[in-house]
Amino acid sequence: MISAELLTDLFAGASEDFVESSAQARLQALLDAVPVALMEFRPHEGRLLLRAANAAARRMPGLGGVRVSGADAVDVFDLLAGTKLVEQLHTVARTGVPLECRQVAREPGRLLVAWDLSARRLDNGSIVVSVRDASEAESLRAALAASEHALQDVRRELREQTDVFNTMESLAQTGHWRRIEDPGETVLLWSPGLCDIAGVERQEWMSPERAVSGILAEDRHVFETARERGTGADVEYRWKRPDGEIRWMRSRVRRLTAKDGMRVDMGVVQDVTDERRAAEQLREQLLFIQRIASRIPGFIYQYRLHQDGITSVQYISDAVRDFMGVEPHEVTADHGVLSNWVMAEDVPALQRSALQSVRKLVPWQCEYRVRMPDGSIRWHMTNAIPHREADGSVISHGFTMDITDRKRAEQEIERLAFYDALTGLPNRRLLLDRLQRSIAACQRSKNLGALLFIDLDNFKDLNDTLGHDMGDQLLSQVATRLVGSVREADTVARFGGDEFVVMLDNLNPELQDAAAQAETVAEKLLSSLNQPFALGGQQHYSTPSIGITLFGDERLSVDELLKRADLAMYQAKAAGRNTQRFFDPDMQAAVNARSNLEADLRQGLARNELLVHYQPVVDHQARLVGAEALVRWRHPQRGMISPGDFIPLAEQTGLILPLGQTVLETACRQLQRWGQDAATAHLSISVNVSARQFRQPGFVAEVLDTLKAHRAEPQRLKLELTESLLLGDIEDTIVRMEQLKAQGVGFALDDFGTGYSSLSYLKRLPLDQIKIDQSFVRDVLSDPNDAAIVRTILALAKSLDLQVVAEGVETTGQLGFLRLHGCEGFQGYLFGRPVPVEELDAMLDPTR
Ligand SMILES: Nc1nc2c(ncn2[C@@H]2O[C@@H]3COP(=O)(O)O[C@H]4[C@@H](O)[C@H](n5cnc6c(=O)[nH]c(N)nc65)O[C@@H]4COP(=O)(O)O[C@H]3[C@H]2O)c(=O)[nH]1
Repeated sequence: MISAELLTDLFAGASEDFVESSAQARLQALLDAVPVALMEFRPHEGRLLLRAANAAARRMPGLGGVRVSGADAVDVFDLLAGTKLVEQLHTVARTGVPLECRQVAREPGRLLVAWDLSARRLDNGSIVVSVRDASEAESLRAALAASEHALQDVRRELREQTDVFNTMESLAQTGHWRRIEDPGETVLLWSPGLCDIAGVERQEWMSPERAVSGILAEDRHVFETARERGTGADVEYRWKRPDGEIRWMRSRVRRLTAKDGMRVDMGVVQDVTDERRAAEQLREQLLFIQRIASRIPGFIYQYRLHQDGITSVQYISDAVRDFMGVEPHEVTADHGVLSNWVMAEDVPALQRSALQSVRKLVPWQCEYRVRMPDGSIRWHMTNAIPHREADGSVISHGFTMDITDRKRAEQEIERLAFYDALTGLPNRRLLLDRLQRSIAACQRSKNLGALLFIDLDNFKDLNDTLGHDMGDQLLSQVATRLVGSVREADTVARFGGDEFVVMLDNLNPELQDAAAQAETVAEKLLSSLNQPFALGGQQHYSTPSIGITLFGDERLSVDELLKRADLAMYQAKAAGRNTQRFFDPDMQAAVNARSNLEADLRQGLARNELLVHYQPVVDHQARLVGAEALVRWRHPQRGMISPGDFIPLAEQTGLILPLGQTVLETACRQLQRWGQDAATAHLSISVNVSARQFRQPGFVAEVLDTLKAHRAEPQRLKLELTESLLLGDIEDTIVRMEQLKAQGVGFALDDFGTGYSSLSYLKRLPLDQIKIDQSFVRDVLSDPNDAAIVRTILALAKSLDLQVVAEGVETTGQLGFLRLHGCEGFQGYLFGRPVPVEELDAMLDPTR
């Protein structure tokens, strides 16, 4: 390597004027052989002018104007125009202080030149500048600088990430450690997070002894075992911080063994003190709840309605075992087991109210009965408050307690408050309450009700003569009889002293009918109380006076009603006691009339005032085939009374039984007579039989006996039944009909089409005939509906193979229509009204 000084000296020689030209040429050759660019500049009038340059300088790229002798240094170094190089060269020329520097010229993305440049002043005042190409070294340097830079970036990023990691660790109250065991050396590294949770100053290197010094002695084996196993399983141990505080740590350790025998243990540690405290608190709270729950008189539970609509009991306290005889785990597995013990009739309300509470998020309260394993019945009351959870399900927390004692007390209070102690009947207060409700119910249903005020006649005398004990006995027996004389739905109350009130509900909406119903009950009560009472071994007679008023037709207060019934009762007393009176005079008159009619009918029956008229029944050729027996009452004062005016009363009073029997006997007698004559032997008689008559025990035998007694042919007797019979016990009806049918008695279904015609029954009844009701026949020509009904009945009868008799045929037009549609039996004014038998016989044989 040629030093800068040597080069300068060479130049100094070459530039000496005294150097001979051959030597100069040799020198030039020598300089040209030097691989370093050399140039000599001479200061001249403030400029540096090129005096000489060797071959390397001329070849050197980037040295502009170096081939031009006398070129200005500014032009030679034009690539470095932006630098202070030329200025520095002037300084060298001026001061003689040598210059060593690197000059670099770049353009964006490209290195133009990189030179190691030196300059020295010669004795003659010139300066020699040597330039060496340093582009390779410069590229290397730049690459080095760039990689250095990149490294710094990586380091910074790493530092930042480490900071982030450390912050995270410390936020999560976690830390980690690594223990590297090289044969002969053990290194233990702790993360800042670990130092923080351990309560020690942050330090990376930790002595293995100190690392475990904080673990409580009794827990240390836990940690050591985990480290030795290195499986990553969770372990927990206590750590005592330098300040004395004890913290719970949860740790996992994993052991890695490298090939070269190096062993690395890595562990993560988490401070779980808060978590454990929370769990501990939860445990304590649960224990607290359990302790409380075991002491309260009931059981608590948590009930959830899941989003899919399924319900489950998630918690139920142990007390459920004592309260319902089921184990808590049985309930949480299937809460249906609870319902098994609830009384069946209380289950629907219980389930309905529970669901309603969780669906509508309203507090739940429900009382229900439970059948205990020993068979006893207990009352429970449950309360729960529901609230919606974040997941949409609804949770209900509730409490159930036994309220049997409370219920009993309530019942006892109610009994004392609302019932009479002596008779056990509702007292005045309860009666007023029920009456109030009944009035409201009547307004809605339009039915009527009745209030019967009953006062025992001469009770005071009994009390005074026989003593209060006897009086009490009588009152108790009266109460029993009253209760036994009315329906269960009716109320019998003791109003005070010897006064009782009977309240009847749901009577007929028609005033007259309701009055008749009330009167019937009053009569029943009278006759029941008229029976002798047994008091202290003695027979005692007591009579009541009954005042009646109806309610529901007008808005009257409870007080007003009671006043009316009371007034009516005084009227009954005034009328001689042991009787009943209505408050309303019209009603009383109607009831009286009815009673009179009943008495008259009873007498009329005894005096044979009841007659039977016969209405002809003809066939399609108007030939007489029989007659319907229709009862008439020839009243001594009122003249002939039609059955519509007394048959309903006869049915209500039971007089229909002797009446029906009279008609039957008359009809059988007539049949027997007709049977004697060939001209009339074919005639049959239809007899109306009411439902009550048909149902009475012994009816079948009675009919057969009557037929037999009068030697009448059963085949000539036809019993007319109404559709109301189908409302009762249909099986019993069929049996009775079949028994009679077996003896030849025929059956007709009367008023067909007006009642509860049921085709299925129609098929089952052993009928021979149906009678089309006169209401259809009447308008058969003017009302298309009636015409359609008649046609349908005829078609139906045909398909069931039943004879048909059309009732109420008055015109030939009606007859024509009926015949056209296949009717073959007729009855009505067109053929004859109901008449005494003599008139009918005369019709048969005008000669008679
Ligand atoms: N407008 C009009 N009416 C006609 C015509 N043809 C007959 N009638 C009347 O229609 C009724 C037919 O009797 P019912 O439907 O069994 O209806 C009977 C029957 O249900 C009942 N009844 C009559 N007698 C007895 C009886 O002895 N026992 C029972 N249980 N009920 C009877 O009383 C009801 C009424 O009997 P009556 O007043 O005799 O009325 C009879 C009869 O006189 C007519 O062309 N035009």
